[in-house]
Amino acid sequence: MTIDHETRFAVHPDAAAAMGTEDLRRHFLIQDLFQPGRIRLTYTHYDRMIVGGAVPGADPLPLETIRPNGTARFLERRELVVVHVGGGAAEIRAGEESHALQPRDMLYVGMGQEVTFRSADAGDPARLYLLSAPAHRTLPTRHLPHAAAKRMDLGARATANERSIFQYTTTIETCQIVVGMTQLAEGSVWNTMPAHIHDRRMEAYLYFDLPLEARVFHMMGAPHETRYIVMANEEAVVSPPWSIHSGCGTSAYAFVWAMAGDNVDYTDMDPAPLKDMR
Ligand SMILES: O=C[C@H](O)[C@@H](O)CC(=O)C(=O)O
Ligand SMILES: [Zn+2]
Repeated sequence: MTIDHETRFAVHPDAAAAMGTEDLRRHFLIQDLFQPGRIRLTYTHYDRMIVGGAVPGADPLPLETIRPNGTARFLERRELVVVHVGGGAAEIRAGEESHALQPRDMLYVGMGQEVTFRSADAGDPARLYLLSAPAHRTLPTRHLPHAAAKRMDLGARATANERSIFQYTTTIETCQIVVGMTQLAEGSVWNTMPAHIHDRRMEAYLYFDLPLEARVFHMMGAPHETRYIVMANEEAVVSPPWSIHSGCGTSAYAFVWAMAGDNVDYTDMDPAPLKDMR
């Protein structure tokens, strides 16, 4: 087996408010996603979103089913999103098709497909970020080159939050997953502040392209009861539906954000005004 997996259960906001640093990290932080020659998955009980990483080396990595899915094939009742976050090009086989992914490209794979990951050059393996949620119908598998994403520039240098949001699922239809990435401009360090929540959708962040020594202080918690988790490059964090999700880095960075839940409306957010935050 080339797949490792672990389970994360859903946490009540009152329980999270009572947690110290180690408990917060154990429940919400996901480390070591990218291990050479392996697929590493975290099965969460937040909308049953699976968050993971694949790093194919000399041998192709098939996405075989895991026990928590309870199905004979991994995507039997699920959809998959793959985002290339580093290393050389990847070749991803989905059913009869093969897709070449460059860094920051996204591949959507519809329910029912068999998937195998390969690196174009085993000497420069691709690091592939994986997201999978339950699906209710098969939608076409689609490759979205990064340049084809819908771009939104927002924030300002004066508030250290100048950034570009790239939406990946505006032209690509999905059942549940809403995904994209955000790039901070040089000198800007804050994402998603003022913050928001969206009870109908969970969210996961993967911070990447962060210098080795740098850290992101990732804010979480109910707006009136915030906490933070100190995160390094290529670590992910789960945001429960009741939690804000925002971060401040010691330098600029990028992150992949992804949601699953009751709707696929990116704009459906409830603001968490700063004056109410504690
Ligand atoms: O629900 C949407 C998400 O939290 C992110 O898209 C926010 C984000 O990337 C940003 O403001 O920088
Ligand atoms: Zn959000």
